[in-house]
Amino acid sequence: MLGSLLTAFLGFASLAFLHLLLRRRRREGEPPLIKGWIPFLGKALEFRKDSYQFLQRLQEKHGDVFTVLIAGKYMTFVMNPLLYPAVIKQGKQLDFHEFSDAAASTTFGYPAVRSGRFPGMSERIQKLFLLLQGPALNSLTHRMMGNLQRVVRQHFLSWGGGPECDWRRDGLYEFCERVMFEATFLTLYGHPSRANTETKKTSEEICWIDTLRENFKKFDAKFPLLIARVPIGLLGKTKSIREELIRFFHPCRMAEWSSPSEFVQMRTELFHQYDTLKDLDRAAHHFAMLWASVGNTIPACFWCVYHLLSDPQALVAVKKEIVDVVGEQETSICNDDVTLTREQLDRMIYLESAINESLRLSSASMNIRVVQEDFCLQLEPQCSVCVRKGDIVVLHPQSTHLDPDIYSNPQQYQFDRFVKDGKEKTEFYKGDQKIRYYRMPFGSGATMCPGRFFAINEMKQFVCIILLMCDLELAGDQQEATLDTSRAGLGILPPANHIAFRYRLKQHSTEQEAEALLN
Ligand code: HEM
Repeated sequence: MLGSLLTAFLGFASLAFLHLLLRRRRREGEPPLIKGWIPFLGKALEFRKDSYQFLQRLQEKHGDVFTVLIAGKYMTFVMNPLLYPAVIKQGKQLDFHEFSDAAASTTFGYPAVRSGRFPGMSERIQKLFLLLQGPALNSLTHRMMGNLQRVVRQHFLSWGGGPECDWRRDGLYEFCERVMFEATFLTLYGHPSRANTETKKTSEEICWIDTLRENFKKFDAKFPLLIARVPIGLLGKTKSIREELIRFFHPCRMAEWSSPSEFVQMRTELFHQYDTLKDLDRAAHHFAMLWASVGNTIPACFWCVYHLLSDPQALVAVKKEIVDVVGEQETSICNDDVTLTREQLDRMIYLESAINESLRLSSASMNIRVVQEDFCLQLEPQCSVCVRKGDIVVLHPQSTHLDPDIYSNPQQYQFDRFVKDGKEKTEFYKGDQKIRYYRMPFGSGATMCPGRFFAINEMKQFVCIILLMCDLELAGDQQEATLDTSRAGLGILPPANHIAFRYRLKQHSTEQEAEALLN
């Protein structure tokens, strides 16, 4: 007991000392530097607990731009969306990849792409992101549609075939996680053959996807600490779990997988062209992409469905839109696959608005940019702030998403907030000034999430499939879902509490359909 108190004291004392060492004199033109009574540790803990509230308080006290020394880094926060364009257009001096490359390589365990050992690789990786968009998205959408239906059907089968129209109970998050994890994996990486996906040879068949998902969840639980550069060796079994996840994507195994997406095929070919990458480094890149593709989409699907099920008016409107687009005759999807084209998905304006509204309420990502040289950032004609090389400039979209000047009743879910006159609403104002960046769950500028179109399509497809196939209800007598703010800064926040729901095959399914499904 005494020992741990002493360790805690020494730890705190050394952090406070480090903070004093790092503190620097303010120069002319630099934003106010926030100092506190317990400067380093106190601020870092407060920030981690609820960064939104913490930053709101600082904004009220110090204005729209201020600098905080967090975890040894000077971070300048720009809190007013009217100032965002001035930051976003400085893509060269305020760089995303210096931060993302360093953070991703330590988190996922591959050598930094921009370390000089892989000439041209960073640019070529960026180019391949185009295979998540444009014409390539048609094929991804088609594959995802088939996989979603297969996975949901399989899900019904896995219950052991009780009466087909019985209600089944589950956690809503767990349901979204199981379906989206598997369907997204199959869509991007293809089908691993059975022989090389069983982790151990046992008499019972081990379901590779369950093992992969369980390991992924354990790794993801430590993700905030890894991104904060806590050494993986201090995080219990995380290192061996990460090794197992990486080994899953070993090139020898992946060579056996059938029909990977063009995106994954081209990445595999690209990594092969670099001898300086070891096989396990290549595998770690594939694992990182798995995280990018499901880490945010799963919680986003949860919030979208949760809000729809909590709001009867929204549910009716969205269901009606889906049936109008898909066509009544095609809603019996237990037998045949429904095809939904990109063009049809684009017509679902209310569903898109409902998704965007869920993202507005649950997104807590920060846009982090590393300053490449000392310079003064011109924010407004009369206002510039000076920053130094190596500092970080941060945009905080959550403050915009919850700003009552932009969104009336910002904490309230309003499924049609982004619809006007039957079209997507794109005009939002702060006071009397129109704002360009009013919704930023996918980041900003040239480095905006390259998977955003795929992600929105996936979410639409997920909602369409489950609403067409199932009746769903939230369990009564439970607390409303709240956000788990401990992951603030990293993307879409998961729920903090368990949410129970029940579902069954749609009642209007004919007996033959149910039979076909279960046979
Ligand atoms: C709701 C789902 C998603 C959200 C909210 C989301 C959000 C983000 C954000 C905020 C960034 C950082 C951008 C910046 O700071 O400017 C990002 C980057 C990225 N996202 Fe997503 N994302 C989602 C889904 C996806 C999917 C489905 C994929 C791939 C299939 C993907 C692949 C990536 C990649 C590869 C990057 C790094 C880009 C780079 O290095 O330039 N994301 N995402």
